[in-house]
Amino acid sequence: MKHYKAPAKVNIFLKITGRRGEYHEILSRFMVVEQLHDLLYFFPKEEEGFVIDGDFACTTEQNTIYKAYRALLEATGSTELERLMQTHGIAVNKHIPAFAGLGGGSSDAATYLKMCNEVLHLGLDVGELAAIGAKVGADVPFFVYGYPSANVSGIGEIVEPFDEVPLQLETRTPPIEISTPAVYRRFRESFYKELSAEAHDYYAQTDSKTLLSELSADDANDLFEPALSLYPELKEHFRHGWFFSGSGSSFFRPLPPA
Ligand SMILES: C[C@](O)(CO)[C@H](O)COP(=O)(O)OP(=O)(O)OC[C@H]1O[C@@H](n2ccc(N)nc2=O)[C@H](O)[C@@H]1O
Ligand SMILES: Nc1ncnc2c1ncn2[C@@H]1O[C@H](COP(=O)(O)OP(=O)(O)OP(=O)(O)O)[C@@H](O)[C@H]1O
Repeated sequence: MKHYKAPAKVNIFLKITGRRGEYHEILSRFMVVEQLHDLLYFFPKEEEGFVIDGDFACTTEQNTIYKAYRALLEATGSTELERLMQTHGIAVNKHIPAFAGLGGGSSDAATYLKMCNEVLHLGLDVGELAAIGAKVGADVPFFVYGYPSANVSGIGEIVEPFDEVPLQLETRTPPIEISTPAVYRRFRESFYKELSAEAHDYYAQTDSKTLLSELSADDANDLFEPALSLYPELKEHFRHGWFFSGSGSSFFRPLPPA
């Protein structure tokens, strides 16, 4: 069976621009980390029920792939989809660390949606798939569109390609499991600020290589300080010249040109 890559991402920068109920509106540059990816494929099975075969720290019902299945079924009512998942399981070779700020679960969910759309000829366009993915998680639309680099805004549902050669990136993931909701909550309680209109264009229009040469890790990611205040042990893992991805725990830096 065909294997599908679910790449990781980093947030070159992540700035808060407002609030939307319990969520926060953001302006963030997402960049794919091609060399770090999960591998997904369908496999025939006899056993009943929705089967996900992979190394996960959660139940099937909590898995973003299962949530993507439910959202796709609700959106299409496809009996072919139901039949596919009765006769086949989904295998995931996990390589993206979880709780790492690298979008592991979101990328798996997006890849699963694209696999079903292709295998079942559902005929959904990328915008329709991204809207279904947005129901699973804020990072899913970026992975559905598949741009190597993009400016992501709204709460993650607005994805605009950014025209640049993606950087070769090195990632490092300290063994600290970070709760994304907790970091956003701490930001809101103790570190709240909004990106100014004049700074908005600098971030949105400057290429990633230049931004990383001009910004500190704190300036680049509004969630870094709240994450440090919640998980002080992170500080031991920070090195000058590295940047913080998403809500963590991963750091990344651009590799020098070969
Ligand atoms: C930190 C990032 O990963 C950066 O890419 C995303 O903003 C979060 O994406 P995610 O992990 O897919 O987030 P979700 O699973 O959708 O939401 C987890 C929790 O994070 C908080 N959350 C998430 C996204 C957002 N724009 N504002 C938020 O406040 C909410 O408390 C939400 O309940
Ligand atoms: N397919 C999946 N892959 C990894 N984690 C998953 C998956 N489905 C559900 N989870 C659960 O989601 C949580 C971590 O999700 P994920 O790996 O996307 O977080 P993350 O690395 O912090 O990504 P993000 O960049 O979105 O913050 C854990 O509780 C994990 O058990």
